[in-house]
Amino acid sequence: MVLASPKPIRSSDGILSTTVELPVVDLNKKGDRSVLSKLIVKACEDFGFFKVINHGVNQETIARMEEAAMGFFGKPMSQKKMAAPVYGCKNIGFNGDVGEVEYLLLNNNNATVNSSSIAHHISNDPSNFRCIVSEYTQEVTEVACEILELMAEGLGVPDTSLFSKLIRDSESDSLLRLNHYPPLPIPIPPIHHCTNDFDNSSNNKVGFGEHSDPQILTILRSNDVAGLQISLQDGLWVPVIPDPSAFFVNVGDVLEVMTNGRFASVRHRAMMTNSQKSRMSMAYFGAPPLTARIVAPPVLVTPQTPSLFRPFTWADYKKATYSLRLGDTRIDLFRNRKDF
Ligand SMILES: C=C1C[C@]23C[C@@]1(O)CC[C@H]2[C@@]12CC[C@H](O)[C@@](C)(C(=O)O1)[C@H]2[C@@H]3C(=O)O
Ligand SMILES: O=C(O)CCC(=O)C(=O)O
Ligand SMILES: [Fe+2]
Repeated sequence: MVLASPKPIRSSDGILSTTVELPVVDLNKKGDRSVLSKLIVKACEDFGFFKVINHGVNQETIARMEEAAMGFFGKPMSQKKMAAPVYGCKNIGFNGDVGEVEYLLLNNNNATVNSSSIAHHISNDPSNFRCIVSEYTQEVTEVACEILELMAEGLGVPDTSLFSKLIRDSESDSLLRLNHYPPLPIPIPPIHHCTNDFDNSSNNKVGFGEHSDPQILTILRSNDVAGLQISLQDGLWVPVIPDPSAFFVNVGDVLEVMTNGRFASVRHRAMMTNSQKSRMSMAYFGAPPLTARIVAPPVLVTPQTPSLFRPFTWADYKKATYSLRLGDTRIDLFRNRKDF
């Protein structure tokens, strides 16, 4: 893992971003497992984010999922709207957040896709669509569990399945989100302006605004169109170079709590830049069952590192999440008072 020092860059819209070499984890590397687990722990402490190569998920499974999603997003708007509330366009959540994105938000247990009234608005072949979603989520869940077990090992947590068993649980509240960002119209340069003066800031739109993911772990795969950015602790934005053959993994709020703040739940966003091609991302959010109690294991709570958060259930956290805006730092609601 190579971590270069950040070099701030000011873009045409005045936003500071930076180039940093982000951590890369090779899951297929034969060798000392403890080296791999330490690498993952370091990436989660430094960034809450890393790229996974050789993840083992069949590229055909990924291609089938992408094709099925594109098949849906290619339908006329009047038809897509019939798949609401699983389908959403521009509105994110229920509290006024908007972005240049349309999406399908599917429950892990397939309750929504299984409901035939919605499924036949998603695909002409609902049972095939169900199969594709289930195959993709099963394979990605396995990768997420492997990563969560490596994390537990690297942290010295005695029960190495402490995190993974939450998302393996049949009652897990995990989600699959298929995001489609249509291409931005090519800007027409204003007359009388030389090309160098041309300000393309209006062509940099927010696809999916800044936020952290509330769950345990997110496994994100996108096509080859750029857009994902992560925020460093000092507020600088790092563009993530797309790699369709890889997964991008980010720590969610629940994992920050369960590691007693050792891992950072990374803030990220998707920006739409000049592209003639649309961007597609598929985000798997590994979540616990609603009744699961979210608390750090004793090994991570010591007199030197006292408990930062009070215990709560995933249902409590989800309720708080949905009562707030996308960019709100909901984790603070559960912080022990002395830490403010
Ligand atoms: C504005 C909102 C959308 C969101 C629920 C929330 O009230 C705040 C968190 C949002 C988020 C971000 C990560 C995931 O995409 C998501 C599914 C989640 O669990 O939390 C979304 C929620 C959503 O779109 O429903
Ligand atoms: O599209 C992306 O790359 C990011 C999407 C995202 O952050 C989300 O769906 O929560
Ligand atoms: Fe996200």
